Amino acid sequence: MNTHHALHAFDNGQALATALSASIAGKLRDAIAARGEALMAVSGGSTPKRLFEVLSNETLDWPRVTVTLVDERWVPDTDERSNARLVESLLLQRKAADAEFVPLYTEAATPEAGIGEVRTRVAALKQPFDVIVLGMGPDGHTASFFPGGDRLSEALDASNSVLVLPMRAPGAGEPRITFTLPVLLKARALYLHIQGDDKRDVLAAAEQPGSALPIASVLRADRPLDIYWCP
Ligand SMILES: O=C1O[C@H](COP(=O)(O)O)[C@@H](O)[C@H](O)[C@H]1O
Repeated sequence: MNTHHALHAFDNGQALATALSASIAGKLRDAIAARGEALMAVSGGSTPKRLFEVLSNETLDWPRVTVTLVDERWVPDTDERSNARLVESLLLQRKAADAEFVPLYTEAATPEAGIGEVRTRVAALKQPFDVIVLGMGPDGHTASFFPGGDRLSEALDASNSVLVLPMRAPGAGEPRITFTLPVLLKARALYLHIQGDDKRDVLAAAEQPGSALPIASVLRADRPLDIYWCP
């Protein structure tokens, strides 16, 4: 394992969510104390559900927190596949109801058509992110860096100054929009949240030298990464 990484292993999802939520809340409080505001990007999919519920009950100055997504499926938030829908229904509730949310979806027909508006939105965010929480799919994708993605090399290019890109891939389900790797790697605090023995095995494969799995680009980076895992 990369010496910059810390692996936090838990017996179950509730214990993981409690610990990860406390760590994230601490980083958000630190950001508010230092700069008067905090900026966080979270992942979608199925893994963060319990985390979002716990995090939404953390006591902090939520109106000073801006939340966006690491990546989005190009569907409206009425669609069950929408990552925004997940965040709105589970995270932006309870104590976190007054956090500001910046969605990555527009009503344009495709992410390629909507990318201009999304770029304007995300350029207005005061970066770097204070907190980024990544997930990982069983195919080794993180954010919307999918194996075989049409703009994967652009998204992973360390010298790319573009903040967000459209992405299409055979395994992606629908067209996507994603923050690029350089943005993720500049975050003040970067977490990887995964659950299941299968994903631990994918992670181990990605840690092998020369791995082409997209998550390997994050693992190889010369920066701290906190990995939260449970069976
Ligand atoms: O499609 C996506 O999948 C990944 C992983 O999701 P999970 O359901 O396996 O937890 C997620 O990190 C990403 O944000 C999402 O768009």
